[in-house]
Amino acid sequence: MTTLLTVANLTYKRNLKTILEDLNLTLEPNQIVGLLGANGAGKTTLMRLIAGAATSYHGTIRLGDQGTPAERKAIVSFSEQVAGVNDNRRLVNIADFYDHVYPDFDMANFRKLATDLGLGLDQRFNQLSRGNHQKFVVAIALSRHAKLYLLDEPFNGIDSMSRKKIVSSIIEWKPEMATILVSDHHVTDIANILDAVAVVKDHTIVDQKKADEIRENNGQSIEDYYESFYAEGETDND
Ligand SMILES: Nc1ncnc2c1ncn2[C@@H]1O[C@H](COP(=O)(O)OP(=O)(O)OP(=O)(O)O)[C@@H](O)[C@H]1O
Repeated sequence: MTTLLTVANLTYKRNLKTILEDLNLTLEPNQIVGLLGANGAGKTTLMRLIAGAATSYHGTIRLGDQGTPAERKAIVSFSEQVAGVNDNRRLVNIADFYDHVYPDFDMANFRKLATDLGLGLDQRFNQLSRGNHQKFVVAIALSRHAKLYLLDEPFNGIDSMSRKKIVSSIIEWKPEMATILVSDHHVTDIANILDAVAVVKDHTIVDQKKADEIRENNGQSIEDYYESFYAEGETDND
């Protein structure tokens, strides 16, 4: 088995609080993987660490041959906040900024992707609806030619039509051999497109399985598999 990403024995603390503890995750190339967990479970923190946006951790994070946060930053496309809420630049100008910062940003792809998603390039960022905001974030992230894409809750608080459009873009725009890790609270939006699932709970990854394995060996839907880790009413949160 080829490995794209190895996270081993990862522990991360902030302000005396343990946010991630002894976490292990392995990703293969050419996969769409769901990172599932309740609010506050640590999904965003894990993505920030993988992307090189957060440092000072214990353990190993290795993407191909790249081990340092700066090296990973160059080849991981992370859908972190693309602009401040009050940013009134037009979308095309924000994309221009990304084009200058990231050598692997593809402006032509961005224009096609944004158009596919129904975004007007002259729209102003601070006037976007929530759904269009999420679409823009996904369009920016998928416009880089990266090895690993981290999409942090792209379906958060948006309507089903917008969700469907984002799911289609994920399928259509994933470069061959690249892997996309998508975080979500509930798996319904993306269950059909997942190759594998990793469940975050109690500051760590409690299980990671291939989607086929869940369906065939466990005889479960991915939704049931995920829900089995969270008893009714139980949440991680802070
Ligand atoms: N700088 C910080 N100092 C202390 N605690 C923090 C800090 N950043 C995050 N946390 C805590 O770490 C935990 C994990 O947060 P994180 O945002 O990674 O979770 P999440 O799974 O992405 O949640 P959500 O689904 O709500 O976005 C939370 O309890 C959060 O309060």
